[in-house]
Amino acid sequence: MLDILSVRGLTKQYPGFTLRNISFSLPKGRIMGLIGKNGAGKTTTLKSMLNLVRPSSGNIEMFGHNFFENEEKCKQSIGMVLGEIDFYKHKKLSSITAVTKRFYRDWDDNAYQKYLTAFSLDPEKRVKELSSGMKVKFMLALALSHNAKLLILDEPTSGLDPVSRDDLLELFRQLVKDGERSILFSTHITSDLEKCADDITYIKDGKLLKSAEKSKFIESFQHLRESSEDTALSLEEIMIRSERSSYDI
Ligand SMILES: Nc1ncnc2c1ncn2[C@@H]1O[C@H](COP(=O)(O)OP(=O)(O)OP(=O)(O)O)[C@@H](O)[C@H]1O
Repeated sequence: MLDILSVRGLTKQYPGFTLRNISFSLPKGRIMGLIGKNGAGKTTTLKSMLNLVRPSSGNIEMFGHNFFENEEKCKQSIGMVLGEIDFYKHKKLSSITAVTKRFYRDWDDNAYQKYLTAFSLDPEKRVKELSSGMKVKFMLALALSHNAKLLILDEPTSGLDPVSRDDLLELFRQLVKDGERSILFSTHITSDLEKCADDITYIKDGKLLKSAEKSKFIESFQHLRESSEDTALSLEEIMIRSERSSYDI
């Protein structure tokens, strides 16, 4: 299977925190969930692999190209949702779209209109009039309207109600169905992963704990089960027990 993204030895040093030697690959047509507790380094991983913060070292291959040497070209094929759009809060959605679409050669107005309708977004509204879930949907509509082959999303479901979250996860599955796109998204919500991830990458204290296909990932943590337990540990239990073990004395 062809990798759409390959991260090798990604390291980022902040005063007081180091993201160390992160490596994983995301094949075409798959959804990868990036998990880890608060402060583990998920956002730092996403931002430094996109050079939004400068990594200390590491190599990123995207669509078969060295990302850092072909950044502008690669970014044409990436849709990213990293954080909120609060600094434009007095602007109408239509004005943000007008600026955004100029950046992309493959902007598709029909697709954009389709997502606005599907997400019930009114382009005449201003950012400050949107709920946090609506902001995520607007960012996604922008990200999806330029034929992106790789979506990189930082906690896209965290502000959403259970119904909108489920709709969004269903949309993610549809987006990868033709095998041409891949999605990498960070989340705290393990049920998101149960529903929609093919692969899971787990970061703990700035280090890679495991990156694998979901069933292999789950299997590899079953040693955390007590001898009296006869059902497999869920992803939530795996996270809780992996983090708890750091308090072992
Ligand atoms: N600009 C920065 N300068 C210094 N330290 C930073 C900076 N950005 C993040 N950090 C530190 O890097 C560490 C990892 O933060 P990061 O935002 O990557 O975690 P996360 O896994 O995304 O957490 P959360 O789930 O809470 O969003 C934290 O200790 C944070 O304080």
